[in-house]
Amino acid sequence: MTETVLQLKDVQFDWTKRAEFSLSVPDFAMRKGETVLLLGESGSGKSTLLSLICGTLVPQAGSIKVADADMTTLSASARDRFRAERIGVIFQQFNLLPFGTVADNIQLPLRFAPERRQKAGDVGNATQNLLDALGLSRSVIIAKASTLSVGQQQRVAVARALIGQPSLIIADEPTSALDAATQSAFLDVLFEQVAASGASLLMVSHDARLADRFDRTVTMDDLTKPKVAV
Ligand SMILES: Nc1ncnc2c1ncn2[C@@H]1O[C@H](COP(=O)(O)OP(=O)(O)OP(=O)(O)O)[C@@H](O)[C@H]1O
Repeated sequence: MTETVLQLKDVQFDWTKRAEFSLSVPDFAMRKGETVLLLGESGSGKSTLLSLICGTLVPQAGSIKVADADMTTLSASARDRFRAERIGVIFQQFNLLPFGTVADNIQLPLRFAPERRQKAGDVGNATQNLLDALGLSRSVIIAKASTLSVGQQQRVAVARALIGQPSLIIADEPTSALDAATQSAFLDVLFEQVAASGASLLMVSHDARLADRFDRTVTMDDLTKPKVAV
């Protein structure tokens, strides 16, 4: 049987003070190891949807299952712990701690996730293996994040999302600030590492040309279409 990593059912979300925007997702699922590109117009709710999946927002109705847990039934602190254990997040601006070293940044999620820490095994080795796999020199491990080039920061952000093999990697427009060549190199590394770890990848972009790299492309229009009764 195919393992489902993410399952949204009848999700309904409104920003309470913004009646003009509401998000409704009848049914969306991702399989283990699947890579999905999420496209949509600016303001269509892509980031809102990712925040719901990560559990930093909670819907007014519906269920959001990540691996074996329904995020909507967990307390706020249980959601935070669950996110740290099971989800690797890559932000648009990478969000590295500028005064932390590369090692501090890569190992950050493990501080809040004992099971993920255990999965990572020897944390020093896991960090070095990721640096090697991502083509970063080992000497960079003690550098402060603020001294890194943008290309190096991207790779550290990928390593931070992948350490300890979370089931789901969420990436919110991680290539929007990059030129075409850098973008392509970044995606090569990201896909290689996601495949090696067996994770599923949900990536938001404005760029439909990236579709060929993914198993499947969905648009916000598709996702929010009401179910047709049969
Ligand atoms: N913190 C917030 N409080 C209230 N409304 C918000 C908040 N964040 C986003 N919104 C509104 O929710 C709607 C969807 O925004 P969202 O950022 O999810 O769209 P998006 O598809 O990710 O857009 P973009 O591609 O421009 O990043 C917009 O109308 C936006 O103004």
